[in-house]
Amino acid sequence: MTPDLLPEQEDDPVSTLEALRGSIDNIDAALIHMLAERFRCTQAVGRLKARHGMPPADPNRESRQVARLRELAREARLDPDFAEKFLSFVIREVIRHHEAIARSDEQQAGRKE
Ligand SMILES: O=C(O)C(=O)C[C@]1(C(=O)O)C=C[C@@H](O)C=C1
Repeated sequence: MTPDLLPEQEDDPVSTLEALRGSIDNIDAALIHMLAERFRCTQAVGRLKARHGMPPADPNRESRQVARLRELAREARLDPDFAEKFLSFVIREVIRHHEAIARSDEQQAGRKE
């Protein structure tokens, strides 16, 4: 917890905890909505890639994303290793979705032949 969010002394720790948890709940909700939007975009990327025979993963793009996020994390005083692990976790799931879309497109193309 950052020192500025918690004064040295508080009169009512239970209320302080409740208030902090309220903010945590708002942040968690925002994270879910942002992740849902990100996955909506990556589903479209997955369909585009499958349609044009592009590979699901793009390691060069990932390297650039990791470098950018690590820098952003440092600026935001977030652990860059954690930021990288989080991005890699999300991207692994995206690649899984891309592969599933490509497989189902291939199956559909096979049925039409
Ligand atoms: O940008 C792409 O090519 C994507 O498929 C999206 C994305 C990502 O989730 O950001 C996922 C897989 C790629 O390896 C790189 C990036």
